[in-house]
Amino acid sequence: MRNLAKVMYKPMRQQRDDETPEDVFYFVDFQRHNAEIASFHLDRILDFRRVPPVAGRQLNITGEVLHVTHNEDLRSVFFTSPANNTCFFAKCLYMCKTEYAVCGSPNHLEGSMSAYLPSLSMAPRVSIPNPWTRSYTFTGRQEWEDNPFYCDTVKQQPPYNSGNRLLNIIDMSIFDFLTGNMDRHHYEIFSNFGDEGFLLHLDNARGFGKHSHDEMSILAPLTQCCIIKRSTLLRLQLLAQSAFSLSDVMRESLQSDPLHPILTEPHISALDRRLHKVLSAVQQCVRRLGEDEVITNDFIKPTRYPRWKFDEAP
Ligand SMILES: Nc1ncnc2c1ncn2[C@@H]1O[C@H](COP(=O)(O)OP(=O)(O)OP(=O)(O)O)[C@@H](O)[C@H]1O
Ligand SMILES: [Mn+2]
Repeated sequence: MRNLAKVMYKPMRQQRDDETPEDVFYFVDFQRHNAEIASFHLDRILDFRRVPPVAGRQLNITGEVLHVTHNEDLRSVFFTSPANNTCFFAKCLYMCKTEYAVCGSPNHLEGSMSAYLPSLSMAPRVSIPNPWTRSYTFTGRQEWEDNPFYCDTVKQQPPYNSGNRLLNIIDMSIFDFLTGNMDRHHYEIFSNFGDEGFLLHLDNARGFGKHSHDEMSILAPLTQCCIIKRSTLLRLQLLAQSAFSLSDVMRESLQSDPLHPILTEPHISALDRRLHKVLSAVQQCVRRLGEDEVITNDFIKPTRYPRWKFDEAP
């Protein structure tokens, strides 16, 4: 880009009304550019604000990428298809052959553009395995899938034994449940704030694959730990009222994207249905353990103080 701004671009690979087929595992599912866009809007509506801004754009991949790049590696992945469309494929570990290329029509291609975070040297981040990660094999299972008391173990381990980290993981699981994203193997935090850094919700492209299915296992951190931030619960309760319904707010918010419509109606209305399932899960916990145990005030004082590296900067 002319002003040296950087974005993460994810090209369109499927139509808005294509559903993920029943036999496809979440880890080989397509990455959906519209899911990246919709997730940004949802994250903001939930008031998490942990997704860097994402907007949809039509790109001329020939004029705006191939013809202007000086990067030989990038040029080398472009080719012209038998139908005379400009296409490119990815250089990576898997799904990278020309069979998986994306093609313009003949040069135009929709995509999501995610504002790039400052470089790792300016704003260092660490990637941390999600305690509720899934197995990335056809047969594997993780401990949390079979052990209903898994959260008791997690709660004893730093950094989940103090501060807000576990509550933030639960926020993230609610966010992922609403979008149907099962692909949350890691999360990232800025390292300058020590254990109190907030979670970044990067990589939301595997959400919004199936509108008629609610994957309850994504909510495991909430249903197994039975705690939630008061602020999150209040926001969810607000969005469950008919005057402020999540689907209406999302529909209106998504209108502002240049590529709208971003989600089909069944995906938008699924959000209301899933929101009610989150609220019922909280209700069940409250019935079992009482409100004081379940609904937690935000900003629990950390037992260890964060390392405020910014204060030390010259
Ligand atoms: N907006 C962003 N700014 C800076 N870095 C980002 C941004 N979005 C993603 N990244 C970084 O790039 C990595 C890859 O992004 P992402 O996971 O969205 O793509 P992917 O195609 O799913 O890649 P992978 O197969 O590695 O998961 C992320 O783990 C993250 O570290
Ligand atoms: Mn990814």
